[in-house]
Amino acid sequence: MKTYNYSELTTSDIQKLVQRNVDPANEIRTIVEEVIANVQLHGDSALLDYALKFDKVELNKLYLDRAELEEIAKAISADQKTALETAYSNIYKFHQTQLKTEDKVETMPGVTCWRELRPIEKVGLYIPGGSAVLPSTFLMLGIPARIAGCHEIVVCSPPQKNGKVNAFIAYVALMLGIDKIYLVGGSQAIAAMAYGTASIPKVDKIFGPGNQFVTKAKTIIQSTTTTAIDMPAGPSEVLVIADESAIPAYIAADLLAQAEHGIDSQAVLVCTSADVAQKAIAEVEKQLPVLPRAEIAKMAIDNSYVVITSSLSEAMGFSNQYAPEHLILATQSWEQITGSIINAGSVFLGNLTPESAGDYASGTNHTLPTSSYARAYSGVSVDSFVKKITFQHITREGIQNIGPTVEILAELEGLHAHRNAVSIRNNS
Ligand SMILES: NC(=O)c1ccc[n+]([C@@H]2O[C@H](COP(=O)([O-])OP(=O)(O)OC[C@H]3O[C@@H](n4cnc5c(N)ncnc54)[C@H](O)[C@@H]3O)[C@@H](O)[C@H]2O)c1
Ligand SMILES: N[C@H](CO)Cc1c[nH]c[nH+]1
Ligand SMILES: [Zn+2]
Repeated sequence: MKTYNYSELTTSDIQKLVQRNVDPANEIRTIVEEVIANVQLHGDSALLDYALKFDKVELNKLYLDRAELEEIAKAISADQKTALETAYSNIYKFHQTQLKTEDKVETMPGVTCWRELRPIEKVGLYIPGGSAVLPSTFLMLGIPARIAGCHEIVVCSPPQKNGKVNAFIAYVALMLGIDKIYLVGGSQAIAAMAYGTASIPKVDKIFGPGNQFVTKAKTIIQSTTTTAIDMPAGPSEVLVIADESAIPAYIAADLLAQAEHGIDSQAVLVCTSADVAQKAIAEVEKQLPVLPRAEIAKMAIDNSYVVITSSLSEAMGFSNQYAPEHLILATQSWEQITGSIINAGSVFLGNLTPESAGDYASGTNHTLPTSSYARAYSGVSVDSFVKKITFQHITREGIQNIGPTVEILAELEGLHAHRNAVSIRNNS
């Protein structure tokens, strides 16, 4: 991992370091636009062609039904079921508290305003399944969708080599009460859920992480259709802030945990101690070769780096510019610096809080903004699956109280019909 000294970096060096996955030559965009156009034009038959081209599977139908999911799920062991159920329970507990009723507010006597939640009716969940199959992502999307009360939940995931989904995905579908999974991956899945095909319904909002093709498709369809998206949640990333109190072997384990996701993942260490940083790099070299996904992790680590800073506050300044999907504070002093976090998707505090806990089972959601979108987006939550509709009610006293204000403001904007809608009530 290349090491930089923060004090020697210019503003433009820092800009370059914090930038990522920008598809400068529009290569990904060109591929994805063609896929979207084909799905729009040829619907299901394009989806079958892409399954053959990208997933190397010849499908005779595009979905698995409940009976098929039940059959596939039989392969799970008791331990695996218990682990999925524990994760389900923790994620459910954490997300359930997000469904809150808001108070009504009387802004002036007789004028009452409030908001009520309504679920988004049709949602589409994308469950990645290219280089690794992620049943945990299915839990992270399906649980808040169920808590929110969404009426129709459409699920797409790439077919595996046997033309099915794996047993864990099937089991999670049954846990969530989902009866159908469409065997469609990549940008073609996003296009199908955004435009609709003969088999796959068009949805109101698409959720879920994915590789660069998936993420690019989501950002494109967001501007070309009426389907919304949760956020750009692309290749995984982690930034670890560490000081002398950090444990190098833990730092290395956390960096590698995100690096093994994909060759385009990024793992950054920002450390106040050159000695700890050196030991962490040595640990990465020690731990990496024994990983089954060592080749992938190595490429991601080669695309990662270390920054040495003179203080935790300088480290936090860098992190806020990077806006990481995951921020780990590997320091015993974490309580002193959490207040200065401005941009991050999800934060892991102290030496005993591995990011993997949040990936699977602590309760928080692992679908998070990447590529610096944490500057403006939050991760998935129950809020992502609802609309908040405003309501108001005005009494006779209220219309008299608010009337003059509305009349003057309407007048100053030259909108006389607006003024009249109030005056007519007060003058009758
Ligand atoms: N940000 C988050 O919250 C979060 C959470 C989990 C995973 N992730 C990320 O999700 C990603 C999952 O990626 P993945 O690839 O394993 O699975 P994926 O399901 O996102 O993508 C696989 C699909 O990509 C398509 N594809 C592959 N090569 C293509 C090509 N050359 N042209 C067009 N389409 C092509 C295929 O249709 C394939 O089915 C990883 O980068 C991981 O880091 C992010
Ligand atoms: N770290 C990923 C989010 O970037 C989520 C995940 C799923 N499985 C393991 N990890
Ligand atoms: Zn992960």
